[in-house]
Amino acid sequence: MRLGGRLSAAIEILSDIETRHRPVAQALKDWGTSHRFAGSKDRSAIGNLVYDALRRKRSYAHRMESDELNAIVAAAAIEAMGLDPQALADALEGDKFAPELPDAARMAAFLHKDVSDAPGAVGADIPDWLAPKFEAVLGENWVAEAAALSDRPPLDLRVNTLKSDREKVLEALKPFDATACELSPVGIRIAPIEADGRHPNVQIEAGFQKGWFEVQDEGSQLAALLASTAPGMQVLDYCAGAGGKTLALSAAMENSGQIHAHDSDRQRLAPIYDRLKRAGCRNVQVHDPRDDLAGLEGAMDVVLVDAPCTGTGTWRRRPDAKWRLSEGALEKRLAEQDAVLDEAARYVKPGGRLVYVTCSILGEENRERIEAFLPRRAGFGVENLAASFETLVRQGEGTRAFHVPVAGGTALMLTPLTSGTDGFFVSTLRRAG
Ligand SMILES: C[S@@+](CC[C@H](N)C(=O)[O-])C[C@H]1O[C@@H](n2cnc3c(N)ncnc32)[C@H](O)[C@@H]1O
Repeated sequence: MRLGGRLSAAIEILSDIETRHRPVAQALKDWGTSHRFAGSKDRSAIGNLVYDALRRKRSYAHRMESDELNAIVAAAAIEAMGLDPQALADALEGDKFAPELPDAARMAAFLHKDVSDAPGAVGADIPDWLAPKFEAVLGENWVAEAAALSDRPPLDLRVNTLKSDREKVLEALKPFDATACELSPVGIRIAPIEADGRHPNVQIEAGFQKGWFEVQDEGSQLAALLASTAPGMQVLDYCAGAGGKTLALSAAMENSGQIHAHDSDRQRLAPIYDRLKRAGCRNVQVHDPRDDLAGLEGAMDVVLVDAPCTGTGTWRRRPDAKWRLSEGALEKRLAEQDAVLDEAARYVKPGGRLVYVTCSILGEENRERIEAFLPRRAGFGVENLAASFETLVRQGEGTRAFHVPVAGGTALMLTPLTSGTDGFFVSTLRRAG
């Protein structure tokens, strides 16, 4: 396909997402199925245009002075794909598959226009209703913090220390310029994709098949690390889902003690069995949602609640979600978070810890849920996680996480701009002994 065809395809897919409210991954997949002639390079170029357009559609519209999809896609081609406006106009000349784009003068003006004269939500590339919430939680740098949620993300991997070590995996992934993560001691990073490139499919690598590493954002790795599980402990992963954190906990516990993996949704839990096998985890017992967990009540050293949430911290990877999020959906998540905290708390033994994690940065889903939980359930106190972060994770200079005061303790919030990770919130609560 020539450039014109790729741009037209991106516009068609974005229109499909907008009019039929379809998730981006599904819309791209369906387009690929009905356009089998498109090669893998075409698909990755089109995918990048679609994702970049979704990430920055408000600021692009402002700078292009048009919110038409063809203007947004032209902006993505110029900025994210690094195409010069004149070269773009020339490349489309005489291409019958090319869409009609803004004229060359408009596209050239786009490059020199910024968002300094626009409302904060435009520069932040978020819906208006979320702006006050972002400002409340991120402070005076909130626009830059939010805008970093629209950057292209890196591909992060977690080394499975049950089967390998970081040096060995780095060596195996040398062709992809993999480097050690700055914060996670078991993290490896492959830089964000450039222009119309794509990330390697690391899951076909021999190392992945042998269970040496998993795909997991560095923030998610840190959340599991901050749970401070140790060999020999009894742990309940109450919202285990496909097991991303379960696997990390199992490695941190060196396959000793016991992890009970539970989720209310059998379908979400299903992939965990294969993943555990590949990773060589032998200390995990997976519980069917119908299983009675009464025997675990008051007996767990650590209960991890990786709560269902809006996922605002993962918008770099799922940019369509930010435009779909509604106040109603947020309210629903808050109710689920309260319910899941209440259910999970009863498994914590006296002196044990309840670890609350979300991949959201909204105060309502984070600090406010803990503050609402404490009066409902006497005997829990918020720990100082900032201190654990410094001892478990940080050895370098500078602030790499937000310290969030919560009821006399400190929780942590990670963001792409401050921490270089997806957005995460972690708070640990100790039950009185
Ligand atoms: C953020 S996801 C978990 C991701 C997983 N821990 C990982 O690291 O891959 C949240 C999970 O909570 C589950 N969930 C929602 N409500 C629940 C409840 N009341 N009890 C248990 N699990 C619940 C959802 O099915 C979903 O799998």
